Amino acid sequence: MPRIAYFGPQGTFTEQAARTFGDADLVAVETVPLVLAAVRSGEVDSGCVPIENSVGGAVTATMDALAEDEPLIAVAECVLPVRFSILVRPGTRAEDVKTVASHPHALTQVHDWIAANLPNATPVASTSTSSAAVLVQDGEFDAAVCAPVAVTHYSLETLATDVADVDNAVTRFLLVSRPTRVPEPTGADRTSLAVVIAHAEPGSLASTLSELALRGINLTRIESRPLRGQIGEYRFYLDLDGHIGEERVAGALAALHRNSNQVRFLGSYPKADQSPSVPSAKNTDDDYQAARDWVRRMREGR
Ligand SMILES: O=C(O)C(=O)C[C@]1(C(=O)O)C=C[C@@H](O)C=C1
Repeated sequence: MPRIAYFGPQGTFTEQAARTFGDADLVAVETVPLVLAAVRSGEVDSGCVPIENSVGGAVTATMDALAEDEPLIAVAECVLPVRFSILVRPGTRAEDVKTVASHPHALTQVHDWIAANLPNATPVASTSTSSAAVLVQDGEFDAAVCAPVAVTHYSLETLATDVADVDNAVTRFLLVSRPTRVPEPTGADRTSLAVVIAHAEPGSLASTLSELALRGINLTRIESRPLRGQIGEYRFYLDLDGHIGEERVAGALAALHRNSNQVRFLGSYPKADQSPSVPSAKNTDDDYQAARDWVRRMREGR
């Protein structure tokens, strides 16, 4: 059975995401960088980590850890709806709650609910939703904002459930592995990249994006993170509709490799929503093949 490390401890949303990737031995790991370290060292076959939330945005710990050290690639993704339970030690009433702990993304998603329902509580950041449950169990904080399933793992009770400021909030998770043959194109794929471009060169981001636009490739996400050196130096994370096995995507990646300071391929994998990645007119593999055949005929004088 494959071994999958996930951002734990037991009962996180990330554990629920890991369970969607099929039968596996699941290994709870304390932080996102440590999940990725376990994959890089070969201790596990793959790792499940959150990448973005529809309310709180990018999970920066994941983005930074994917761009550093030995390369890893995403081989699958999963999108889960996010609604929370508030867990407390048995007998705690809402008015007793002075501190409420959780992952910063979870706190962002229940900010208004806490203000309205736990008026005496100060929010406190923890490494994950379930690590907050552990801290409440240990008596360090009064309440934890958790995945509903967390109550089955800890000696706590549910003070409130189905808590969310924003209906339909979702988190996207990635299953990452050491570089391996990418999954075959399915016709509904996403490709992820991290690109470092010339910071001082006017138009360098525009020309990077032009390589995609020229080939009719839809950009589905762009984020930047500082390179941790000078102010003004960033790494750009791009998600594209399409698969490295398609001519248009392979052509764009090759152009970025020529023109950027650094490109890290972060995987081509099936999209969770299975929405088709349809090449625009004149950008199918057949169009590229026909164009190459024409160039060959011209070279050969045929
Ligand atoms: O702490 C967890 O339970 C996680 O899986 C992390 C995470 C996140 O990073 O966004 C996942 C989903 C929720 O939005 C809150 C926290």
